[in-house]
Amino acid sequence: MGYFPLFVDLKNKKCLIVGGGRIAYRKILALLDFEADITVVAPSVINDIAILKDRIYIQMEEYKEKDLEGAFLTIAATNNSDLNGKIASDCRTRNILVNTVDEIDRCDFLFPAYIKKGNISIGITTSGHSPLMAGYLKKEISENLPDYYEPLIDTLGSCREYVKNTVPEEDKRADIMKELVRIGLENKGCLTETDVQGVILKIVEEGSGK
Ligand SMILES: C[C@@]1(CC(=O)O)C2=NC(=C\c3[nH]c(c(CCC(=O)O)c3CC(=O)O)Cc3[nH]c(c(CC(=O)O)c3CCC(=O)O)/C=C3\N/C(=C\2)[C@@H](CCC(=O)O)[C@]3(C)CC(=O)O)/[C@H]1CCC(=O)O
Ligand SMILES: NC(=O)c1ccc[n+]([C@@H]2O[C@H](COP(=O)([O-])OP(=O)(O)OC[C@H]3O[C@@H](n4cnc5c(N)ncnc54)[C@H](O)[C@@H]3O)[C@@H](O)[C@H]2O)c1
Repeated sequence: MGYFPLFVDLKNKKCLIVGGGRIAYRKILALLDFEADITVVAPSVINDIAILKDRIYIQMEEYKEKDLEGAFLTIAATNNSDLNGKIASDCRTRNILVNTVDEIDRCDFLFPAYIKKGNISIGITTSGHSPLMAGYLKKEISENLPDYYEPLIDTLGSCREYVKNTVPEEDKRADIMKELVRIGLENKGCLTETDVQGVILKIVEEGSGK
């Protein structure tokens, strides 16, 4: 089996983290990167978590089933395996997605090693076989990702909006975008207004037999 890389919008969605140790902290940092609304429940938290108090809710209490109310997803990140198991089954009863940090069989989803550069998100998993290799792959991919990809993707996003609004035929829009990506890559990220207008004109006219 493998894990499907679903890209989820976490902005302002309640993510509950039970446990306040080093592993919970790593998960919090990842979720903060994607603007989640984070609640931590634990009788004690490490200082790195405590200093995030202006950005996350911290409930200094033991876990209760009631804490799951309104959660979009939950992470069972305590050092008590039985408790993590109970949190996972409480979530399953309530149809809440759960990640359990000490038992892959009790995870609905895994945390990836990820690269986030502007609108680019790359997630890597080894399906639990070697988290260290996932981190190694992340480093390798990141080092080989040209810096101009990020701004080029932003430019292509604006061009795409423009093309969607001005060219009615879907097949032509796809041909135009293909050509813009080709030029953008060839020119190492540089794509001018003249390039865009030139490509649109050429492809629209080709189809009309001019
Ligand atoms: C990717 C990353 C994301 C993150 O944590 O945010 C992540 N683990 C990372 C690091 C890491 N984790 C561990 C080590 C020590 C070395 C080692 O064990 O290899 C290191 C290395 C380090 O700390 O540097 C130990 C470990 N991990 C898990 C268990 C429990 C178990 O296996 O049962 C144990 C205790 C094992 C034991 O008891 O010995 C379980 C999981 N860890 C996952 C994710 C999920 C599968 C991901 C995948 O394989 O694709 C999964 C299944 C669940 C989950 O946590 O979502 C992050 C790298 C981020 C980066 O580099 O960017
Ligand atoms: N998934 C991973 O990447 C990964 C990596 C290494 C270790 N682990 C696993 O993660 C577990 C947690 O590691 P850690 O270093 O963060 O542990 P830790 O001991 O530093 O922290 C445990 C936290 O759980 C909290 N806790 C205990 N009982 C609780 C309760 N009843 N309700 C709420 N919170 C409670 C504690 O207050 C503490 O904040 C380890 O036991 C290990 O099995 C996972």
